[in-house]
Amino acid sequence: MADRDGLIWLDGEMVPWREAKTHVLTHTLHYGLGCFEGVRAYNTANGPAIFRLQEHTDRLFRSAHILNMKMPFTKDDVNEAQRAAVRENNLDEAYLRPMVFLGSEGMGLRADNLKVHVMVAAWSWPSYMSPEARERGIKVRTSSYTRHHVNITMCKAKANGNYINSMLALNEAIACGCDEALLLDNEGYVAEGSGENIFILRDGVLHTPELTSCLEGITRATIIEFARELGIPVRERRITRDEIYIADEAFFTGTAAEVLPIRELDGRVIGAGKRGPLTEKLQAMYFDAVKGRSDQFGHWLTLVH
Ligand SMILES: Cc1[nH+]cc(COP(=O)(O)O)c(CN[C@@H](CCC(=O)O)C(=O)O)c1O
Repeated sequence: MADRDGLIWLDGEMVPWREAKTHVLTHTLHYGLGCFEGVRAYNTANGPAIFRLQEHTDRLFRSAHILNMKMPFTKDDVNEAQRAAVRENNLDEAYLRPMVFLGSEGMGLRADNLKVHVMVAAWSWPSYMSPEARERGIKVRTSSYTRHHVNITMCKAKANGNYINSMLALNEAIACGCDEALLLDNEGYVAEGSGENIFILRDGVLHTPELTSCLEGITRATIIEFARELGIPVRERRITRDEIYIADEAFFTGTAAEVLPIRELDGRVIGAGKRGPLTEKLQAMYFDAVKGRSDQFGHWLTLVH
């Protein structure tokens, strides 16, 4: 990722991609206390536009607040930085990575003179998984790793260090021939994927885990809005892994993953073993919204130019 042409927004300046570096004694590099966002820009008839930019920036600031990191820029600064990162790199579609991190002014857990840095990178990242996964669905395995207890780390913060748990779970799933991991909370209830929220459909009702050990996903909120539009009830509640086995449909949601059907969990085929009809409908609504084909949700798009 480091050796490419382009520009990265770092602490208020656009710097050449290869020069956007940090010292090896950067505090966040050692202790993982930092926060970030995953945001997408899509090409629309009016040019590239960022989907739900304000919601992502709001969450970035909430994450920083939870982690007691004093943001050195305003929300408008960070919104403009994200627009600039897409625009200055001449991208029509992009994945954006804003990140807030602590500098190298001190080391040790007691360091209290650390500078808060903010960066935004944008690059082309068309598909989180193989393109055919959108239709065929993916194979998922319940992880042997447990999702964070709500008082072990802060689950409402999209914190860098939280992703050790995600990567251990995902790598284990991949090593077992699956595409993604499903993490349970410390009481054994379904939490989320390594980088996604999860929904199941059963007898015409959508169910998704309540917001305890899972991230307050923006795509999750989008799907709940779509379901409301379709008149489909949504229940946010505790879900057990075997409820997914017997679901009619199941899918992950996330900025990177978008709306990703789950065809199998732990060797149990879910529904027809492929993308279900409601998943397909919600996926189509999602792509209409992100690509500016939906007047109703046009307010969720921020043009880059
Ligand atoms: C743990 C987790 N849970 C749920 C979500 C869905 O949140 P939202 O994007 O607001 O709908 C994400 C986003 N995962 C981001 C990082 C992925 C990565 O590989 O890095 C993303 O989707 O951009 C998570 O990381």
